[in-house]
Amino acid sequence: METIKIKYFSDKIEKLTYVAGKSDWIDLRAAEDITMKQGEFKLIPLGIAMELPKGYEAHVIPRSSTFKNFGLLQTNSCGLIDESYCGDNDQWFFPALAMRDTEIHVNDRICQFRIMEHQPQIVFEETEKLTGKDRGGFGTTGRQ
Ligand SMILES: O=c1ccn([C@H]2C[C@H](O)[C@@H](COP(=O)(O)OP(=O)(O)OP(=O)(O)O)O2)c(=O)[nH]1
Repeated sequence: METIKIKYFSDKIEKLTYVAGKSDWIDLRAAEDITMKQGEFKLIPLGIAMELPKGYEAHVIPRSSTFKNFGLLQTNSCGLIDESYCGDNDQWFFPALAMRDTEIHVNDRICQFRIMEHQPQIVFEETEKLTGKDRGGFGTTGRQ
């Protein structure tokens, strides 16, 4: 079990809950009413900031239903929240591109996150030749 310090920037959104058993990703909510025109980009405030546990980062992705419900694409495909993004004003945002005219209401669940341990430290060791077996290059295993 991990404890995470969380600050809410709005009292109009429900508090975060970890739902055991279904999916361990945690839903996040829009902290404001947002209107977007087709083709428009906005950073949607998620109304929270956190001090992540030491050695962890958070990954934010859309919910499966986000495009169907809101016509939104996440412009960075996956949001990375660094462990160092832990200050009192470090609110989380969802960078959104509207594919149609759309309205997002405060408290709508628009994305989800989980925490992940940092990868190990890496040193790159240059070589002229790799000893693994060639797979044939990008996209060579065919379609079916
Ligand atoms: O979808 C996202 C992605 C990032 N962030 C926050 C947390 C992250 O720690 C910070 C900076 O993100 P990142 O380092 O990936 O962005 P950058 O474009 O490299 O900006 P910076 O100059 O802040 O490093 O912005 C979000 O709120 N939502």
